[in-house]
Amino acid sequence: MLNTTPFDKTAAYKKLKTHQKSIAQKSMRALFEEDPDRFKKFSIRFGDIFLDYSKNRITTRTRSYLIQLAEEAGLADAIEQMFSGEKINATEGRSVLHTALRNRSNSPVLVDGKDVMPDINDVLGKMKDFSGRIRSGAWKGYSGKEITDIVNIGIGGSDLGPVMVTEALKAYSKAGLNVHFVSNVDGTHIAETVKSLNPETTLFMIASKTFTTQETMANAISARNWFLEKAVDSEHVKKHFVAISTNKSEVEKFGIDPENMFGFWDWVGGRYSLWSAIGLSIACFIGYQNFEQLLAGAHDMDKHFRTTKLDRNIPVILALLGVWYNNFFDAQSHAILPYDQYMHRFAAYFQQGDMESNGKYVGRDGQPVGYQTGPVIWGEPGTNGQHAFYQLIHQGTKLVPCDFIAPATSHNPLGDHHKMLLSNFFAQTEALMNGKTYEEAKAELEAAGKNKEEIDFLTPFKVFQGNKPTNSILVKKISPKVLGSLIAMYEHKIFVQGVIWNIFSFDQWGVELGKQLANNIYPELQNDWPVANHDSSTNGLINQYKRWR
Ligand SMILES: O=P(O)(O)OC[C@H]1O[C@H](O)[C@H](O)[C@@H](O)[C@@H]1O
Repeated sequence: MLNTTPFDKTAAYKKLKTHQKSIAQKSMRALFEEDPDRFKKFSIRFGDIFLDYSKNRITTRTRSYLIQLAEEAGLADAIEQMFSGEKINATEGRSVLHTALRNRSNSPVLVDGKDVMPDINDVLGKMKDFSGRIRSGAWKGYSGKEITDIVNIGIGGSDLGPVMVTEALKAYSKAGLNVHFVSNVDGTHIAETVKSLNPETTLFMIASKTFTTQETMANAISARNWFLEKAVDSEHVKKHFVAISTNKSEVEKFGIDPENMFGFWDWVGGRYSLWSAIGLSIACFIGYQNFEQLLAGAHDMDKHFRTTKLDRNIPVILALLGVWYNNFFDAQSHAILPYDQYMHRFAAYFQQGDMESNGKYVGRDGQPVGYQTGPVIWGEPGTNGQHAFYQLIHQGTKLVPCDFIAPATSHNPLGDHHKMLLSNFFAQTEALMNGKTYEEAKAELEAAGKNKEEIDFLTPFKVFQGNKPTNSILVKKISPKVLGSLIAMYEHKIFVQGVIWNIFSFDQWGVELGKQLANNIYPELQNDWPVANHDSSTNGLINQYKRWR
């Protein structure tokens, strides 16, 4: 999967560099005026998902050069390598097969010559059975009561996916069964979570791929202590603790019954693991059938991604647009703005998904890349963002490409709320594209009866340059299936960008150094002696902490 030509040395890159100069002078307003078919040319319908990418600073020529870029990067081969289980996570020597977890066709997927589908289906069967028993009340706690509260203890990929999905699909949840998530090693997180819970009706899911993550293990021990304060007998642990992990021996060491362990495999990346047993809290919360729909939606997107021509391929188009702004317009960030309150953790989820995947400066050849890689991902749900940071998107000095996501129908059709919400969704991308000229701003002030002095002073502040690129992703409804497709869409977008930038998207060495140093410092905090072995800043801070604690 190695690129032969570095990204910035490809023929397409050179073409795009020159082409960008002509596009930079063009306004999207003019592009829309020139071409009545623009919307048609730059939009794709995929089932209940509609992508409009016409409000971008592109022409059909831009698109064809970008596609050439993907071709020169060997994208078609790279896609096949991923789906067929080649060890594309080279620095960890692993396949990357979150697509197999949702392979509803059940066609064999081989890792080291062995089909992984039977194991996947076994675990899914176990999840179905377990979630069914929790939801029906057949699974009883130590005192014979039904489970009312699930606490998932995990961090990073073992937390963010389940948090995001259970929030996004809350409308599908069962009354009387709550989910909670504890991730931070800050004792406040677990303490505040268990405060209102009853150990007799609480089930803990200890979710950790490695089962060695400091935060998760510390929280799991505190959870067990809290539980045993009331339950007393450690025999009761097996009715209230399950483990989700790839590491059986550590799970056993912790004292969780192997019967209560849900496995997954090293070819599932943490940030791609919600489709695996890590999704157990999701299956319990929304029901196994809905969990299956989530998988089905992702599988549909997988098929689209694998088989559709690049110029009609949604993840590819989104990835190429991202590359266009990141590498040719110097955009530093990318905003994900869902106009759906249930989706309020979606951007946070893809902060890990994207930034842990593509926040890398070393190319696959081991050399520093000579260009920008992954953007800073951020965002909040509309309309909250509008009243907070949209000022900068509209009138700031930074270019922020945005994805606007909205459902056509709401799970809570209350009065006119949804029409108001969607009028904002439509208006914002229109405003960002069109802007407001000096003449328009001036005419408005005149119409408002301002005097000449006021008009001369105020007009410049009321001008919107426009030409701000956005994608609009309109979906029929945020259903499990649509959400599954949307998540897979972004996963594949990230993959495509990694291929183009020639980096390894599936490792995360950048999180290790901080962990290593924290492990060195932790024992130093066990006594009151001043430390002197770090730089003066770190010494000073540690010693100040010791004086204050
Ligand atoms: O699931 P775990 O093994 O506990 O890992 C949890 C998380 O921690 C690591 O440091 C990585 O940054 C994440 O990719 C991972 O999801």
